[in-house]
Amino acid sequence: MSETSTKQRIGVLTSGGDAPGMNAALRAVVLAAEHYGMEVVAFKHGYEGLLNNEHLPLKAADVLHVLQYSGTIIKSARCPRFKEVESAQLAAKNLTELGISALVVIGGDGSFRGAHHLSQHWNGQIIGVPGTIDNDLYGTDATIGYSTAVAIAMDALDKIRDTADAMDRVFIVEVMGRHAGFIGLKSAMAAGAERMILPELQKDKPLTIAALVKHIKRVEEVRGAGSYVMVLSEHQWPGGAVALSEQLEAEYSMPCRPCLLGHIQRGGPPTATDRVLASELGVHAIELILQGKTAVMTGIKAGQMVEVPLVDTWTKKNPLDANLLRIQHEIFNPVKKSARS
Ligand SMILES: Nc1ncnc2c1ncn2[C@@H]1O[C@H](COP(=O)(O)OP(=O)(O)O)[C@@H](O)[C@H]1O
Ligand SMILES: O=P(O)(O)OC[C@H]1O[C@](O)(COP(=O)(O)O)[C@@H](O)[C@@H]1O
Repeated sequence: MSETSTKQRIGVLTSGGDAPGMNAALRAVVLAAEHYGMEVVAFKHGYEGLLNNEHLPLKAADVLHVLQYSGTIIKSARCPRFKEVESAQLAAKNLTELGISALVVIGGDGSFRGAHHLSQHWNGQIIGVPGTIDNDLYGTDATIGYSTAVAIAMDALDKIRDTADAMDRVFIVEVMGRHAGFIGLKSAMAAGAERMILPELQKDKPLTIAALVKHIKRVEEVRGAGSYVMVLSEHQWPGGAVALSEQLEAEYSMPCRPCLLGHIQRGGPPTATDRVLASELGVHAIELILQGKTAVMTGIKAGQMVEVPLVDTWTKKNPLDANLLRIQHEIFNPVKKSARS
């Protein structure tokens, strides 16, 4: 990295949980920056790299063929100490000394809180790019990684269905999402799950074993013996899918098996949807910098690139898709009576 370069210098980092497509976003940021005559400095391990001055130049040749890999070539991390004022001040000092005028943060809501925190101590532009499998950021219809996580969960649910059907078993498949049910809802619909337990639904009607057993038995009455596959969002039952299936077996003698998908949902080749979304958002981030924008996240709404104030991304909430919920509950629910009878 030449200290005498006259090109505008952009910083980039990936922060929080890695998400499939983050590499595609990095690639887009670098290619767009070069296209517009800028150079890119990448900080390794998220905000840790900003504090430790752990950085490297990122050029087109470094990112050309990374689209097909999940993870992130510049590493990610959770960095609790970044919440301290001294950390933001140190990051600001390091950015200034490196001559960086704008920073692209690829991550989730925590990473954007971090970006906002930094903006209180640094004058440069900050642009967020939504990278999280959870899809829990306000202002964008999709986040990078969400499509892949749903596809992986759907694939697992399809496989579980084979064995569940063969042995007439109940399966509880636990999916990620932190405190949001987007992965749970979409994968449940895509795989035809009989039931889904999502954080947003739990608020009004928390799951009880009695209600679950009643539903399982009613489905059996309606359809005859067969499989029953339930999608359980993480953190929605004490002890998760394992404890819940043990309780069903012990207390109700129901053959039941748990399956925890865990971090499998963050690996493997990103879907085309995620690669293209990441590419569009990464380029948009650089174009927002050129327009002089700051403290915004780039997002997608109805197929169009949009910009959202960073603070809105975590202070406001996108609801679950009401039509998908209606269809799951009223039309695909095996024990609902016909609307016309
Ligand atoms: N309130 C905050 N102030 C400053 N930095 C924060 C704040 N919240 C999160 N961060 C930083 O962002 C990082 C990533 O946040 P985290 O919630 O772990 O992941 P994600 O960005 O995927 O939601 C944290 O480890 C921390 O460094
Ligand atoms: O990888 P970790 O640190 O165990 O965290 C697991 C969490 O990360 C996620 O996979 C992604 O969350 P973030 O994008 O907010 O980091 C969540 O779905 C899950 O709850």
